[in-house]
Amino acid sequence: MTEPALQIDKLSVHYGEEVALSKVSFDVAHGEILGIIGPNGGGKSTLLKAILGLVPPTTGSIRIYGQEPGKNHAAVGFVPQFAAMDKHFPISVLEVVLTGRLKPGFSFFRKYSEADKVIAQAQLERVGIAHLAKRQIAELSGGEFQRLLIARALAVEPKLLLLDEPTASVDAHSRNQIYQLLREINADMTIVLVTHDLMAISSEVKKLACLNTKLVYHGEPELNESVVNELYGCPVDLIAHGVPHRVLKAHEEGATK
Ligand SMILES: Nc1ncnc2c1ncn2[C@@H]1O[C@H](COP(=O)(O)OP(=O)(O)OP(=O)(O)O)[C@@H](O)[C@H]1O
Repeated sequence: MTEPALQIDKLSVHYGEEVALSKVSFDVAHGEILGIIGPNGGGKSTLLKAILGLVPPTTGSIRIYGQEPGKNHAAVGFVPQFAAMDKHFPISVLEVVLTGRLKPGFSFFRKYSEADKVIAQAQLERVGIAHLAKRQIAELSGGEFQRLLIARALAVEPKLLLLDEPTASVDAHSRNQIYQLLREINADMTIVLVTHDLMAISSEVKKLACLNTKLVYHGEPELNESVVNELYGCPVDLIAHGVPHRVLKAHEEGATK
């Protein structure tokens, strides 16, 4: 049997007195697309940071293809939230992707090898923006910039790709293209994405994890009313508005909108 991509066992993370995650346990199988949802402050970003080895577990453990976070740099690619990036930094598209080739401890100003350049160029082609390689990042559209962030994460040549809200800042057309791209990428690697996009959950993810400090739900991307109420603490009708049926199972009486 293939080793799980991710094994999270009784993971708790505290920031001082603040409990961000409490005894969270779940596995992600190799090749899966897992969607993580939850309310603001529910611990989604903290979970990604813990997987990346950026925040230490208070208790519990994380294994990425059997290894501790931070032990195998090449195993994990990360696509940060668009809003967290400075688009006005004077750097070209290709140069950004090349930073994905930096190993921990190497200088940002090191000379990249020819092999690095070939890999970076290939990732730009993969995400469909190779023609923009020399362009300054300030001159990209929202959708192009999001693809750039994905190309940079792919340049690590990861086995597991983590994405934090990959469609939050793009229009509907770009969003569909990004989901198509993620489906293609999923042929080669496991994907974990944090999203508020319930359309994505209904159509793209194979498993869903719902975080509200603790793990409220882990399973098929179908939620019932009590899970959503526990997760968001508000009436299900508010959440259900516009949500495809697959996400929220209908009531026995068919009362869910
Ligand atoms: N560096 C930090 N220091 C102290 N508390 C923090 C820190 N980072 C996060 N927290 C707290 O930990 C909890 C979980 O935050 P986290 O950012 O993981 O949630 P989230 O689900 O990603 O939220 P959002 O959807 O708003 O991005 C929150 O209560 C937050 O205030």
